[in-house]
Amino acid sequence: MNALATQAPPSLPSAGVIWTRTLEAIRQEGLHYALTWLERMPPLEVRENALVLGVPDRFFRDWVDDHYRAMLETHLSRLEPSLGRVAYEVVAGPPPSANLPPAPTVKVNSARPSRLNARFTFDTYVVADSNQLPAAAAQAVAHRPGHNYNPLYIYGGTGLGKTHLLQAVGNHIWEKDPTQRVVYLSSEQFTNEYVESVREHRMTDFRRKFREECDVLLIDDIQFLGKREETQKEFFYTFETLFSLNKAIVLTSDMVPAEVPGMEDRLRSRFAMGLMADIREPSYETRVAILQKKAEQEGLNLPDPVAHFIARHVQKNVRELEGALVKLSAMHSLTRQPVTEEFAAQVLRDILPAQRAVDVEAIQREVARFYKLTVEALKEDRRHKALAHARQVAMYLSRKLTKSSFPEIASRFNKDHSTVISAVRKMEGLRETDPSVHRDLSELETKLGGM
Ligand SMILES: Nc1ncnc2c1ncn2[C@@H]1O[C@H](COP(=O)(O)OP(=O)(O)OP(=O)(O)O)[C@@H](O)[C@H]1O
Repeated sequence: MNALATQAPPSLPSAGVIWTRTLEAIRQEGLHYALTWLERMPPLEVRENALVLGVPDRFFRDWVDDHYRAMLETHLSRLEPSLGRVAYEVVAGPPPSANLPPAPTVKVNSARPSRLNARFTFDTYVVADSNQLPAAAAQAVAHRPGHNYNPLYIYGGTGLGKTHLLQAVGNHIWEKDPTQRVVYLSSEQFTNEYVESVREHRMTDFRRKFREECDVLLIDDIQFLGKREETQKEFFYTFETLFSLNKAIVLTSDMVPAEVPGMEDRLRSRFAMGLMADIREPSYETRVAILQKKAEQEGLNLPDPVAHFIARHVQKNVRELEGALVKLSAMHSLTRQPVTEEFAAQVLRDILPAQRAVDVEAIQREVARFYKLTVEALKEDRRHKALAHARQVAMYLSRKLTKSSFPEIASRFNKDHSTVISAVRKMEGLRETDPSVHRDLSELETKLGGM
């Protein structure tokens, strides 16, 4: 390598030395394809905080600048913190070798990138309190890949929508610009491809696929990389290369990086470098909203009370909610029976959690706790407004959740049965018209585990 003119400040090594070290670092990462371009640029000088490199023409300069500037500048500033930039000068010299690989033509991928499911889009994703941050961050990445939140690390429990969001990023980017090379796979698939490439001596192809022919890397379930030392090493260099080229990286996992067993520290710290966002379990309201949106997509008319019924009973994750809805929809189209709470209870009995037997005493205890009263106060003859409301709630729930008759319930509250009948009617009305009453009743029903 020829240093044509080198005027580094005294504290800096010469342009030639700096360039040789930079190329060496790139070589160690296995980026041989990049080197075939970079090695044709002589180091000219160090000017201010830039290393000036010679290029044969403007086309060459633009190609290198587009593809390798970010990576070069990362390496440079790592080797010489005072040097953060590269600059170019067109110099007369031997024409680039005939062996120089042609600038790859950018292919338009008319087919959706492999493994991406067209169903997983932002349009079909319900955003709510439990997933607001990851959803907003994923949208930001999809709009400006590589510039916003890089890497984005989405974590959370099973069936909560991590894969959906990850694929929505890929689908959005590809739909907007099919020249973008989106690579989506799980960390297990990454491991398998790596192992196969090593076995079949195809590492150059492997590296080209993940480092050079990839604009957006989406890896699902990154936690499985934890126990794969060799694959982790390869992934680290893949990550470094893409990151330095400002390529977008989005990862999902069921735990935070610090908790992934066997994950190297350098990877953990890189995962935490961008934005980490968790998806939590959906709240009651979110479960209802998801059910309603999914029913709409399925063309199923889902009455509100049935959506609330399912949301009360299926609490763990969205996958189970979806399973319940699919089953309900299938049975409805087979039997043509109206979709009511009773129909849902019957169709879903094997997937709903076993019902606890609820009796009037249990309801009185739960309602008293909910309104911070004593059970005795519920049974007293006082007409204080808050007390009367709590008592009516307890009577309504007793009628709804137990098989007790009006007189039986009345006797447990030391009242007559017409008081219970009017309390039940009043609550039925309020449940329809007053959202706060509706919320309280649903919460109490969930706590009581009743139908
Ligand atoms: N907020 C949401 N809006 C709409 N659908 C959702 C939402 N969250 C999850 N889903 C749906 O729930 C199902 C499970 O989601 P997904 O496969 O993305 O979960 P996951 O978190 O990746 O789970 P795992 O860790 O088990 O792979 C999918 O069909 C997905 O479409």
